[in-house]
Amino acid sequence: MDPSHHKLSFTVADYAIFAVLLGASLAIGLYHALSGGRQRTTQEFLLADRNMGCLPVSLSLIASFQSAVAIIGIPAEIYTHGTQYWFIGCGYILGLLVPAHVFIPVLYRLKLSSAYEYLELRFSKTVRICGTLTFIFQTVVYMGLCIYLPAFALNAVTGFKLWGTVLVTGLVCTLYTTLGGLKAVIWTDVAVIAVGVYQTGGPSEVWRKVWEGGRISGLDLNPDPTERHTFWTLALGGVFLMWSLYGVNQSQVQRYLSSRTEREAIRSCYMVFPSLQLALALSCVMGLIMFARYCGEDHSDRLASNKMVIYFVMDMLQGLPGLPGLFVACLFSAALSTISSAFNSLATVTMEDLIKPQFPSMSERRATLLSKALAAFYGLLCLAMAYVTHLMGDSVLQVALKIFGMVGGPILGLFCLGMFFPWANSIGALAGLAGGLSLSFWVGIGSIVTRTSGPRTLVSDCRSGLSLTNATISSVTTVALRPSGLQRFYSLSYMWYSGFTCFCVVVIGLTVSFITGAFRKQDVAPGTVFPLLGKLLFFLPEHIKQKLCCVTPMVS
Ligand SMILES: O=C(O)CCCC[C@@H]1SC[C@@H]2NC(=O)N[C@@H]21
Ligand code: NA
Repeated sequence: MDPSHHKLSFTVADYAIFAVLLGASLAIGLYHALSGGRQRTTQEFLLADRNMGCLPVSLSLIASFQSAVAIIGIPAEIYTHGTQYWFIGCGYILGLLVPAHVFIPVLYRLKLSSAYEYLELRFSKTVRICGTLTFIFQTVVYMGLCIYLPAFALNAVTGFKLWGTVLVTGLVCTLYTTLGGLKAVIWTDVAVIAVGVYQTGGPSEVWRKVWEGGRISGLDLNPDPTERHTFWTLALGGVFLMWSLYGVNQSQVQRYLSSRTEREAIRSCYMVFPSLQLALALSCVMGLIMFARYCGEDHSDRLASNKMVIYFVMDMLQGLPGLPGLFVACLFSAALSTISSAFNSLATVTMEDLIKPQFPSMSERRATLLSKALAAFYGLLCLAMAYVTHLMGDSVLQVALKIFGMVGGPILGLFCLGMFFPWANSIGALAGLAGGLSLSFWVGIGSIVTRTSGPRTLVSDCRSGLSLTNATISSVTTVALRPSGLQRFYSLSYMWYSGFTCFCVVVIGLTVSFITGAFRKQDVAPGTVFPLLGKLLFFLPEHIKQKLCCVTPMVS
């Protein structure tokens, strides 16, 4: 097949659709931004005056962490490693139940303006500032990734200069908010799946190829935490990842706090579940179709992990002018909704957690001006991070998950330490956070430097025998080279970073708290502790529970 046949390029219809969609959402955003002037108080502007219903809250919860990373990264993951990643869906059950019934009740009843205000109530202002700075670092890096990816995609299909597109994307992002994420996944995946199955010769042909290609992964119950993707690293490790994102991440907490009532907030958390499962399923099926379509053919140049999905979509939709433009526009709106919600939370925490406590007498007008200046500053910082993440090389999904694990895990640990362990004090919290962050950076950077976590990719041809034996051969060699000691530490699966660092923060935090004189029960601010023991021992009569757990009851 001559390469020109596969030239990826937009038709006039594609450019038109892309421009119209992007222009429309830009207009919507500008309208909101300009009319937003009426919303005087930060309470009104940032928390929608605490009057949101569960439907808009749940939609914006999904839009926050469903960006181009999932749309481009998940199919590439399935193409390269098989459907093991799909098991992360099992983590969504506990991953959303605990935020709904543990984190939301505690945080909602305290009527906070930011998630990190909790840390000052429970511990001290210093802990709050450290938590906020950690969150800012995580969000800026993640946003760099989200800005870079759609620009990279557009560059691949239009030849636009990459960094010019990144700049434009960054500028457009700071202007508006749209619901991306879910819409993007559903729209493009369904269209592409339909064409892909048709072109591969029907569902049975697709199934035969993916089955023989070894892409249907069985239930891998290997307990080894250095195995990159197993049922345990994804379903259990994924639970901690979900807690760090949907339980204590500022973007999501801000949405819970904007809900009309606590029940609405809990209901919105439940409503996220089916959408996340649908998005995950569509992306995984798309990865399988892509494998069935291309396995055996030589596309090595184009199947670099970040390009293959764009290439596949353009290839499948080439016969339908306008749809490729729609796909890239959806990619952008998926990314922009994530980026703008991250921007929004950055502005909130900077104002509420860093600036207002230092300058309590600042006028609302000055504060609004300052938050606009901050948005520009963060915009530039994210563009710089876009370049850094470009250098990280790994598949984008893996980079995003590593960032959430390395930085989100310690923050999750800080909140767990505060909510579940009344004895923890501020020194313990600070020591825990510092210890957790240094451990996660040690293992994270160690794994990049020693490249042990480089995953074994199944060979990409369709013949079952060969690929399976190759996989078997490589697993034999890996066993032979079983890493030991520090090498084993570096090869910890990145899906365990959240759980591992959260556990370390709690252990270090409690140890230091006991050494420096643990809090007595009555020292703890009311409503900042979740009566974990009380809830787990629900079957005991009240007076025994009181004596045993003697935990201050939550604010009713
Ligand atoms: O930014 C993205 O598009 C995805 C990055 C990973 C976010 C996590 S993974 C588990 C959960 N499921 C999602 O779709 N998003 C979050
Ligand atoms: Na999004």
